[in-house]
Amino acid sequence: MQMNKTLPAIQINNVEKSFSKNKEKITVIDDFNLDVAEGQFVSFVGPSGCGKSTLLHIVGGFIPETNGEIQIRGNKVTKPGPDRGMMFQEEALFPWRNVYDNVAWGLEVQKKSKKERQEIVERFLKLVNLEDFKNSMPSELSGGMKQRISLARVLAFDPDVLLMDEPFGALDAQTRETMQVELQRIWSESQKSVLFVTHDIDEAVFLGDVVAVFSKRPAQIKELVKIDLDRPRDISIRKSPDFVEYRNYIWDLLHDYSPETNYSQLGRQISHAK
Ligand SMILES: Nc1ncnc2c1ncn2[C@@H]1O[C@H](COP(=O)(O)OP(=O)(O)OP(=O)(O)O)[C@@H](O)[C@H]1O
Repeated sequence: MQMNKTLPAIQINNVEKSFSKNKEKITVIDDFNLDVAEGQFVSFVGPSGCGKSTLLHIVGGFIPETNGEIQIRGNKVTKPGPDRGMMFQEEALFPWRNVYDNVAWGLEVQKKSKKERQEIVERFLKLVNLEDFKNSMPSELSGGMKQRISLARVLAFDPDVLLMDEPFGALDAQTRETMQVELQRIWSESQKSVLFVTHDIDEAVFLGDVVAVFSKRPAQIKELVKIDLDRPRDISIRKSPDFVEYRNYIWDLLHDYSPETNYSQLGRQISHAK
């Protein structure tokens, strides 16, 4: 697809999502606006059940919005497409395929030649540091390794946008830190635009160019906090005064909700917490 540098990679315009339950309308997302620049990494944090996953699924084209629209590089989202790659908390590898064949799966669907598949799979297995495990079965791998394979598989599709829904949520704390560092490296090499949902403020700050703090349901953006920390970021950055200040600032935002405030236009204004 042609890249248009003047357009945001992702535009979320006045999106509403409502479900009906027992004939009652429940609005989960209301008049939601956000622009994401090419190559930008945006972390989503917010109260549980506020609509973060629902929004990611709408951007992915898996469920329709009730009102408003989403554009990826100027093209309206109506269904899932190869321009968007999605990754979830629970890795979804095929247990009967080895690592190589799991990563190759999407390329087979895209009808790439055997030679092309081999070149792409080997490149991405190398990127996630698992080239020595290409013949292993998923059952032989740790949780962190499985998520690295999932990431390699999504990247092999070469989507413009990565949608990540708590991808490290099921990992132990140490593996999670390693994955964050690896994701930062991989993202900086691939320069994809990323929407990353997490419950972990540290993770959101460590990875994000911007942290989007969601309001309570119905979701709107309460504040877009720009994270001005140099890259690449080392895990020890968590101890730095600047990092701690960002963490505390976002923690306060997450614990201070005045009822019935309309934040609908704040998704277009970046705030500099520092
Ligand atoms: N298909 C559906 N029908 C009815 N309600 C739904 C449906 N899908 C989601 N919801 C409701 O929408 C709200 C938002 O859910 P969502 O999973 O998007 O929140 P979240 O912010 O990702 O939550 P968490 O942080 O706990 O993962 C919840 O109250 C949920 O019950």
